[in-house]
Amino acid sequence: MSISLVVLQGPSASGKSTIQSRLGLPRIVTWTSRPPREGEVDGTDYFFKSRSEMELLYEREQMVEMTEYHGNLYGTPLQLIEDIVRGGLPRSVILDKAGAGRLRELFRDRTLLIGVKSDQEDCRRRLASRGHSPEEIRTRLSSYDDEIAALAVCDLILNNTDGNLNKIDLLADFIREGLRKGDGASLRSDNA
Ligand SMILES: Nc1nc2c(ncn2[C@@H]2O[C@H](COP(=O)(O)OP(=O)(O)O)[C@@H](O)[C@H]2O)c(=O)[nH]1
Ligand SMILES: Nc1ncnc2c1ncn2[C@@H]1O[C@H](COP(=O)(O)OP(=O)(O)O)[C@@H](O)[C@H]1O
Repeated sequence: MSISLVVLQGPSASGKSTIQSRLGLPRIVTWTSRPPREGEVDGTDYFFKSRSEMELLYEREQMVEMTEYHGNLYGTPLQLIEDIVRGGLPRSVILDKAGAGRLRELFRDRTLLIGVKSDQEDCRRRLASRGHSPEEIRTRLSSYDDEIAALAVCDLILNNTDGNLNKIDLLADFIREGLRKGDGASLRSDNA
């Protein structure tokens, strides 16, 4: 069975978006009720929606999954995964552990679940340079231990400490090659 969906999961600022762009697969852009950060573009980073729009879609059973993460809603509209159901190129998506679990339930062995891990201090520094307030940094890091523990179910864990991006690029090539051959499901490794 070939891989249709690559899910990236990990704590805030562990490097999920960085690795997603280095993987170079078509991305699924999910919905969120959180306000855009400086430089984020609607439709590229997320579809930025109101809470009520998201809740309405959920009530209409048009959301595959929806989760609340530190006070904001995040969700995957059904429509966005229709291409996966139809087949075609594998796609990547960034989800928290609840969303990752749900999509894995749906797509089973067609899912490659990649955990992204970084030292807490690296995450803290990156959050600060991304301009988050000390309170926001504290909130986001309050779930760090749980999010690291949740990576235990992943097929593969990438250790994205500062200065490790050259190794990440090598591993991204390796993963892409595996997906191309259609045997991504057999990739099991940890570069920690
Ligand atoms: N379940 C679910 N989680 C999502 C979705 N989109 C993003 N997330 C997760 O929401 C969390 C917060 O994302 P974000 O506010 O962009 O913060 P970041 O992780 O610091 O970049 C991350 O753990 C994402 O993986 C989604 O559609 N569904
Ligand atoms: N290996 C790394 N070394 C140095 N900086 C990194 C590394 N990985 C990510 N970053 C930086 O850390 C910040 C958070 O990364 P990002 O990919 O947005 O994390 P996430 O999507 O998990 O929140 C970004 O500014 C990014 O450029």
